[in-house]
Amino acid sequence: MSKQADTVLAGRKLRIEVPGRTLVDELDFELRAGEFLAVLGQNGAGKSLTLHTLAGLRRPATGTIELLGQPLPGLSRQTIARQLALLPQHSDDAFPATVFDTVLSGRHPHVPRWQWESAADRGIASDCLRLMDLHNLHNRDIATLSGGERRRVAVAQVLAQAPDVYLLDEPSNHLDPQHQLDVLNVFADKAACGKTVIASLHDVNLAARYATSCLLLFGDGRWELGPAESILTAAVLSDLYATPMEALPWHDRQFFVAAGNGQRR
Ligand SMILES: Nc1ncnc2c1ncn2[C@@H]1O[C@H](COP(=O)(O)OP(=O)(O)OP(=O)(O)O)[C@@H](O)[C@H]1O
Repeated sequence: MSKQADTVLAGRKLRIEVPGRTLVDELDFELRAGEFLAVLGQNGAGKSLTLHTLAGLRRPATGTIELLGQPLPGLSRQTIARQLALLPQHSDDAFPATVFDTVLSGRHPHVPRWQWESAADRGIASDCLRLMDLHNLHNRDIATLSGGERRRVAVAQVLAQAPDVYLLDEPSNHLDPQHQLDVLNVFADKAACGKTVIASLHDVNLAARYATSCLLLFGDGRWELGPAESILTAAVLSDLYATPMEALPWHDRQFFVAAGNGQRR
């Protein structure tokens, strides 16, 4: 198989802008099956806009994106939704719905037009509920959930979509330590099974633990991309977050802490 065919998601010379500011300039990357890319950067560095751009929800100022070898703008929304899922940073609930129906809606890209979800679709949704420790909340109205429960419903919905590429905007938002590990373990398993995972994370230690590679966004157009074990250093992270970061030995790896007194550099 050619190198090109192995690439699941690629960005070429991508520039991501908002009025008056270039957030990401000339971004080039190729991601293959089995990779788990963490996107790191300060608040406002452009992590969410980068994920939305890769999902085709926003056009890059320049550059191209290819999903499974096809230019993204040439693909229908349904084709994209079968191959790529976006977990947004927040879930807006415009209408009342149960936990189960919300997770089941993740199957919509796979349901033929004018048909209802099949027994197989309902079984997949039930499995995803169980995976996210939500089986006891099956019939609950999503409006009554806690922040962490609602987050796990959103994760279960994305899992039910069963794409090749998962774009996750701060998947550990609202979650207690156990559920953070549960969620990241599930996506690490997805990567191990040949899916591709891209996750923006604020916890650099979760990135160090789970990511195979990291994309660092500096918010002024600059970016760095490389293997997690070599790119995550105290010096690079101090520059990225504009605050002193220190590395402490922890088991067989390093643990990073913000070591400053809160004053800006
Ligand atoms: N439509 C817009 N007009 C002007 N600026 C915008 C617009 N949309 C987003 N921005 C700005 O672009 C920057 C990047 O936003 P983005 O949501 O990608 O940041 P982020 O890295 O995900 O931040 P956080 O860690 O806070 O979630 C922010 O400074 C934001 O205010």
